[in-house]
Amino acid sequence: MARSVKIAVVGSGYVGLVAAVCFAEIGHEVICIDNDSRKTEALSNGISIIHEEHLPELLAKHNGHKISFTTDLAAAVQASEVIFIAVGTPQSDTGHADLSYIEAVASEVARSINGYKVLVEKSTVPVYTNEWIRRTMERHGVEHDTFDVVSNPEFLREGTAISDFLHPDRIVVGSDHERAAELLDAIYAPLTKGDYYKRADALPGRFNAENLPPLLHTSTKSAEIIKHASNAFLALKISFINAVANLCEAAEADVVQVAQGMGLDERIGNRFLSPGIGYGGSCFPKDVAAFRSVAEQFGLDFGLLSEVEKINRGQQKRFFEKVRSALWTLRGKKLAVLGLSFKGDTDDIRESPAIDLIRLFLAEGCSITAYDPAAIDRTKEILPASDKLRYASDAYDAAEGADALLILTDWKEFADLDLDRMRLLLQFPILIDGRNLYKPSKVTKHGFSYFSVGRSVARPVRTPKASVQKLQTV
Ligand SMILES: NC(=O)C1=CN([C@@H]2O[C@H](COP(=O)(O)OP(=O)(O)OC[C@H]3O[C@@H](n4cnc5c(N)ncnc54)[C@H](O)[C@@H]3O)[C@@H](O)[C@H]2O)C=CC1
Ligand SMILES: O=C(O)[C@H]1O[C@H](OP(=O)(O)OP(=O)(O)OC[C@H]2O[C@@H](n3ccc(=O)[nH]c3=O)[C@H](O)[C@@H]2O)[C@H](O)[C@@H](O)[C@@H]1O
Repeated sequence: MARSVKIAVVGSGYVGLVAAVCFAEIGHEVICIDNDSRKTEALSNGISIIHEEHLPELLAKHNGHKISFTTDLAAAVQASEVIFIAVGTPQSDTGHADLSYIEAVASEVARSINGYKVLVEKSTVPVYTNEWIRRTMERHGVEHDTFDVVSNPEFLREGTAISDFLHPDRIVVGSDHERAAELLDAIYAPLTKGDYYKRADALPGRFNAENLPPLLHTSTKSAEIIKHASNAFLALKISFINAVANLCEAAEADVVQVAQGMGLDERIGNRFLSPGIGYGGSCFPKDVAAFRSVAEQFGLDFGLLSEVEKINRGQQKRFFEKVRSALWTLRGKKLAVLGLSFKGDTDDIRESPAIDLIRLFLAEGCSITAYDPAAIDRTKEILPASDKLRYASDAYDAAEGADALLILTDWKEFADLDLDRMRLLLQFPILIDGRNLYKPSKVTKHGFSYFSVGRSVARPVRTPKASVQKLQTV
């Protein structure tokens, strides 16, 4: 029988909150700490502060029993055996990761420590961060044998975070000390030994009592690099297919067919081969920059990553020009925008390409009516409504009287629009899809001109006048 471990999770953002709730779900006692009391109060009252599938149910199930929320880090540290650090590691002005939040937590832990503790890097951090945490602890007078630092990077995606956490492709435990590694093994045992999947209330997914997720033991430094290298590789895959998409447009080929043909090769795989308006979010942009910066610190030029970034920036610009070429001029045009979040199924707008594009269109003199199923409130905080920017109540409300309909985020509901209704609402039947959510033949059947990514412009089939006459005379 797996044992229950007393866990503190510092940071109740996307990763901290999901990790905390999932640790409670697999049987541990969790205290989740945040220095933002608005978050801890909301969470204590059972309010799920982010849009994430399964989170409200799990929060309701464990709140006040297996999980509690507080701003008191010292008390939480003293009550716990393992402290997961899940605070932000944003990009600094020069590209490298800003580790000041991590340092602040390490210092606070050092001041409160009352026995052997394992500090776990859950945040994404550059290689050698474990060493800096160790030095910070020792600088504060903590004896080296009263703590260990472990790297346990998180690979969840927003939108499927709970399911990713409970059915992980892999769990990586980077530790240079057996005692610490054993504690981490105990924490993940319900998953790696399968007890969790045997439970009737387990979240269904790819693993079950017979088929279990792998746990990989590595050195601490290797684990730190695994996380950066994984995100950089995924970003590279996206930039690669975006570059191929641009070639397909020029050569009048179809990138969806090309990606399908490439992805059937198991060595390549079919995931993360969707071209679009460039990757965004709080992680890929900053992690690619941070990884490049890590290489620089070691005197290495990881120029490949600069190309990944360059292609990504170019992809947004291309989409902007695509809209311009579809509408001839932009000043005074009314655009209906579907999607604000950086991808579907989340309310996260950090580094969202949709928001960047809206800013570009507004600067060009367009007026915009935007709709998103979850991200409008967050967007209003940085882009308040104005005479040029209105937030709509649904996709059809956004489309009313617009010169063109733009899809910027891959929400499922945007792939299933009533195109006949849309056509009647829009001023002109023009659909410019930055996420390739439709088959061109389907859209044109409904009378739309369809602009997408990596595929030729598709126009509605019109019966030429001459053939109409011919038909009438037959
Ligand atoms: N968002 C994601 O999908 C993923 C993020 N990561 C990594 O996890 C880390 C956290 O990311 P997010 O959860 O998105 O960040 P976030 O910004 O949503 O959350 C961080 C939280 O930490 C709190 N915090 C900051 N300093 C604190 C302190 N001294 N004491 C207590 N709380 C403090 C903040 O108030 C905030 O609520 C980053 O390193 C990120 O790269 C890793 C995998 C997935
Ligand atoms: O470190 C992190 O924070 C996380 O970063 C990403 O997860 P996430 O940012 O939630 O979202 P993704 O699904 O990876 O999408 C990132 C961006 O790439 C774009 N994307 C994704 C896939 C694709 O084929 N094409 C594409 O343009 C998305 O639209 C989005 O803007 C990784 O997928 C996670 O494994 C990782 O844990």
